Amino acid sequence: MTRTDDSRYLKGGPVAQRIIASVREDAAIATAEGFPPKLVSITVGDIAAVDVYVRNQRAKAALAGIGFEERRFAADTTAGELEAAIHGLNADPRVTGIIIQRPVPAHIPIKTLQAAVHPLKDVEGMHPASIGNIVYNQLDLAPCTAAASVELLKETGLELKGLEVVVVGHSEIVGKPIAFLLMSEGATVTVCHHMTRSLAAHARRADALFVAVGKPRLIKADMVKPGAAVIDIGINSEIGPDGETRIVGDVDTDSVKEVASWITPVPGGVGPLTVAILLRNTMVALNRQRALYRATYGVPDQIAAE
Ligand SMILES: NC(=O)C1=CN([C@@H]2O[C@H](COP(=O)(O)OP(=O)(O)OC[C@H]3O[C@@H](n4cnc5c(N)ncnc54)[C@H](OP(=O)(O)O)[C@@H]3O)[C@@H](O)[C@H]2O)C=CC1
Ligand SMILES: Nc1nc(=O)c2c([nH]1)NC[C@@H]1CN(c3ccc(C(=O)N[C@@H](CCC(=O)O)C(=O)O)cc3)C=[N+]21
Repeated sequence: MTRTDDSRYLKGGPVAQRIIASVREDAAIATAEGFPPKLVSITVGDIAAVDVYVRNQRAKAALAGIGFEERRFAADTTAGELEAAIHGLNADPRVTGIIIQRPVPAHIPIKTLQAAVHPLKDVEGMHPASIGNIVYNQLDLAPCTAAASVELLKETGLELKGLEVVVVGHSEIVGKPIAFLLMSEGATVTVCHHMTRSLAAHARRADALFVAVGKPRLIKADMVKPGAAVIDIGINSEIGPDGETRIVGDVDTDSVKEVASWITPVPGGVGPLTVAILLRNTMVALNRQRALYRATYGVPDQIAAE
């Protein structure tokens, strides 16, 4: 069976297309009403994984009718200069969304930058005031990769209530938000990290296994419960046997696919859906800004209805 026609593969492309089509409709309406969405990406330094992401953001934003601008900063830019740039974007009414590509160079505290983004323009939900929403079961705007991973699990049709889920990796942007989203859905969640004593023992209990670590082939077939759903979030570049650079995930896909009932391919799994969710979040953020304008200044139909 070839890679593409195997029904065990949970592909992100079709789900991403559905989301982008709906975002495109919302963006066209907002634009016609005088609120064109515009996303600004901030990149500091040169990182290959970020380049792939930004390239896809630009392409899909164009498809969806969302304005996109990339602001690139040299690796030696100071935190102060970056904060000033972010404040400028906050104050610019034409900019409706801001994303800070991670990682940033070590001398810049990422939390300071995330906190500088106005919460209404925070399309990733990484501002400390935004990330709390998912703790309060408010799930309409969540960190994109986490939301994409959970959305792909939903594609299996598995009942999330009571599902045994194991998340490997507990970063603020991927692992932790996945755990909170799944808790909101009623799953029983175990979170593993580098200090976990027996990763294999935990992983083997999972009906759904999420892996976001950044280590190729960390998860092997003997760590997966037969029939499980495996969501591989890793994006790692490595040199293949042919000498070409290729992208692989954190899961040893060839062996695990013989055990799992569902597995996300890399590339073609979580990645494309992450981009689509970012654009969906951009529209959620825009609509929140519009709601604030309405509440602050009033609009004729609201005033007439009072
Ligand atoms: N598809 C997509 O859209 C995206 C993909 N990614 C990819 O996902 C992966 C993870 O990204 P990110 O969360 O940002 O990475 P981080 O490096 O921030 O986090 C990695 C996590 O893995 C844990 N970890 C490290 N080694 C082990 C181990 N041997 N066993 C179990 N856990 C371990 C770390 O734990 P500890 O902190 O305790 O060391 C940490 O929680 C990367 O490959 C990245 O490229 C990231 C973002 C988006
Ligand atoms: N603040 C922040 N948020 C992120 O979510 C974030 C980030 N920083 N920094 C970089 C990582 C990496 N990341 C990717 C998302 C999609 C693809 C993607 O579209 N992948 C395609 C790649 C296809 C191709 O090669 O073009 C796929 O997997 O099929 C890749 C990588 C998001 N990240």
